[in-house]
Amino acid sequence: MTTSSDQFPYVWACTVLCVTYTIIKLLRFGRREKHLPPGPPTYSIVGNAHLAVDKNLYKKFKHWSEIYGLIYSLKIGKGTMIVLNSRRAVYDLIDKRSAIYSGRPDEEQYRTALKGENIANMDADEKWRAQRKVMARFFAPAKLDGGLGGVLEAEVITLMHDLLVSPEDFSKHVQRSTASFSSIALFGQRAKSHDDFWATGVYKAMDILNAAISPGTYLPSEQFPIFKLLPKRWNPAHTRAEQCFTSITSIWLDAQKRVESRRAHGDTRESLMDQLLDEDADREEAFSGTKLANFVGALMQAAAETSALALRTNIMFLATHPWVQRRAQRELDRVCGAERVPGFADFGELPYVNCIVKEGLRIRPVVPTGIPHRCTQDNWYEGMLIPKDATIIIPHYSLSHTQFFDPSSYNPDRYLSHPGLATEYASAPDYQNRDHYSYGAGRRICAGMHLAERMQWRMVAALLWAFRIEHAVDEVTGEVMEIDTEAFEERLIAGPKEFKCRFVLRSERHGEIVRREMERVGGMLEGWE
Ligand code: HEM
Repeated sequence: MTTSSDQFPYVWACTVLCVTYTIIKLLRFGRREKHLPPGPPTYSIVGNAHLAVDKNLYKKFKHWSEIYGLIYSLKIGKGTMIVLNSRRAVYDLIDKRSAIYSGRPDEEQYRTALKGENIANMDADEKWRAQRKVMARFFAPAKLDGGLGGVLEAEVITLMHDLLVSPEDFSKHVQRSTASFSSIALFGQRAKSHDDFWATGVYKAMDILNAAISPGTYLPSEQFPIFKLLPKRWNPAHTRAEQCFTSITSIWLDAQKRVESRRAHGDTRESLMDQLLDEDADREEAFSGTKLANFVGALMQAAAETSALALRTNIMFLATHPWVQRRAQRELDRVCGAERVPGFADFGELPYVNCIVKEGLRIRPVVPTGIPHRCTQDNWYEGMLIPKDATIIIPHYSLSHTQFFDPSSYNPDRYLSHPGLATEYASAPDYQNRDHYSYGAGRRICAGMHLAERMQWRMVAALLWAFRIEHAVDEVTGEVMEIDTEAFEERLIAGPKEFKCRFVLRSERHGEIVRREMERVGGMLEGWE
């Protein structure tokens, strides 16, 4: 018979083993595993998490690639992040192995805030495929250049007219205009003014979303599972995520109801929501329940703000680079004179406008860190392990600022040998010739590129045709107000901080044409209200 004193050495040994095992596990937790790409030294438990909470993470991505190489890794607790700051690696992995590089990181905060109903965040599953297919069909270039093209062009005239009337409000006009462009295509409704539902709804949704899911606003419980023990009621970020889903869904259900009520009066239009309602799409799983409203709403969210930020970036760099404006205006004058506003049919004749659009997206990508992808199985690349579930970063800003000649200079001329739209270079195997990475890559590449490219081109062409964009002058001191081209927001989707500039009509004749055109398209636009 054994006594408790006989058992004591075993209990003691077991305890020591358990404690040692736990200590070893803890010391290893967060450390970079063997065969991963190199990266900054890791510390037990945190790994590199302390480095990743930098507001200017997009600039850090560039900095680390100068030290650790173009492909490197960061350990965030138990999670692994792989950064691909190489044109070749983006092509080899994101494009060529896209079957396993097209997932999205699986984070509880996103699951709660979006409930798998936002196309940009859902995993690459059946539902995502069904939604992308519908998008690809609807946003086919022929469609955008057909019936919708005319109304989009009328929106450009409205933007120019707004700038003529109250140029100091240019940011608001740009926001209204991109929201209106998007809501015409998506809901068949235009935003008449910047406080119209079709303009405010999307920016309200974006604010709610940013507050709920911006990095640093919630506990990283996937990387540090201990946070999952915290009761949800004590976690304000969880409450924010739940409210996010409810509030955003109610905005887009309201939008859907407005379209349904218009249709109930016999007014059907050429919009994505109209098409889906015609097809009774909600019978399919991918569009059932609240998914239909959230699908079209998510597209509004993806389209309006990105486009407004990109245009404000263009305005900022044009205001600070008058010689670029002059060059584009020489081309515009040759093709359109002062008698007509450029249209998308002039695309081939106005290559410099396309260069300007590309350079704006390159020098200051709208999503500077890129939207993370997730790799869905272990695989090897150049002797390095890319583990299953690693978060894959296509660092747009860093790629733009290391993989291009003289990267910090604003110089649209670098694109003179790229006369096509971004869609052309994104799908070509010659990866060294890709124009920029601001629309991402692989199967998750921006699904609205065709619309985005047309919107940007039309707006930049028309603005430069009608106006000189100049530095503002301080009304009190009479001094020229400088524009800080480094002053950008620190957010996932970011644009220039507020700045002032002047829109000066190039001639009275240009003004007359804008007013005349506004009268011409006014009636047609009313039909979309
Ligand atoms: C200048 C304007 C725009 C920029 C810079 C931009 C950029 C991006 C980027 C970087 C991504 C993520 C790509 C990736 O994961 O690799 C994305 C995704 C997406 N974009 Fe855009 N975008 C713009 C305009 C638009 C427009 C007008 C639409 C039209 C509806 C749109 C719809 C989408 C959608 C649906 C996704 C999610 C794709 C997916 O996850 O499968 N975007 N966009």
